[in-house]
Amino acid sequence: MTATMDAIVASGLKLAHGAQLALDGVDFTLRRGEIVGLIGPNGAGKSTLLRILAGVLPPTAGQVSYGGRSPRDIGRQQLARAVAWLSQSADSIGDDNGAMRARDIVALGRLPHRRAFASLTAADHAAIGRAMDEADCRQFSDRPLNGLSGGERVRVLLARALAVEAPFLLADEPAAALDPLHQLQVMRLLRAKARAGCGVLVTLHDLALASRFCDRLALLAEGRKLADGSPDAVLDDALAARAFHVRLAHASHRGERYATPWEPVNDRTNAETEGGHD
Ligand SMILES: Nc1ncnc2c1ncn2[C@@H]1O[C@H](COP(=O)(O)OP(=O)(O)OP(=O)(O)O)[C@@H](O)[C@H]1O
Repeated sequence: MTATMDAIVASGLKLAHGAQLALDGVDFTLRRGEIVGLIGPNGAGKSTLLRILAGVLPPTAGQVSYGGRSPRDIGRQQLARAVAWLSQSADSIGDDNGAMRARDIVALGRLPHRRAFASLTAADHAAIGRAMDEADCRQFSDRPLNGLSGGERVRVLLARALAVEAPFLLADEPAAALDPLHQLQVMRLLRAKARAGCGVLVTLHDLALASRFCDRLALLAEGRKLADGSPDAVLDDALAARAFHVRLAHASHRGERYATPWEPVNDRTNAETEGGHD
């Protein structure tokens, strides 16, 4: 059934926390085969949007459809098979699960494929092994999650999301706690997943990773979508100043373009560097 699920389409999403709107009328589409970077300042609504698309947070208003079907039509288990979600916080697994071995955490990614109380099949074991290799965390198999470093834990939780082998993967800041090598490995892996037909949505604060690895960027600020398009179009000077209050430096290396924050928009002390980098 998920093979026909070509896109997640959200329209008019609102999410209210009391009087405050975390999302205020957001339309968004994620298609299979693309990697989209969700960017925006702290509190913009990125995690909120991911949670709604993952089906773990119902919107206050608006709809999400999966291949044209509502979450109610699809059902909880099929939705969990179709959309894998990597939460921003390792705390989301709860204190009890923190004592579980890394391999058992990754095995949780196979739950949507299993009948209640059924044991893991050979296919489940193969998917778990593949996911742990892809996230480079097989070496932590027998260690409890709460005995791993922050970055190591993220790799285990990424493996849990990969083990679902879902047609859509939503990853909330998977690179934030990682060292440079693992940042590159994770971004290359996510791009490879997209090239293999997965729809990948990834929130990122690192604009260099976002601009280099994503096909498209969606920029949120104060619960609204300010822009949605190619990295070059979204990371333009006016939008970066409006959303992030920074000026960007744009560069390219070996034919790949990227942008990086350079200075606050009101920082006069670095005025001489403006436009001097490329
Ligand atoms: N449980 C909650 N109760 C009240 N407000 C909340 C709650 N969760 C989130 N918010 C608010 O909703 C807004 C959006 O939060 P969200 O976590 O989606 O932002 P974000 O873009 O992911 O931020 P960051 O980059 O800091 O992770 C913020 O203003 C936040 O303070």
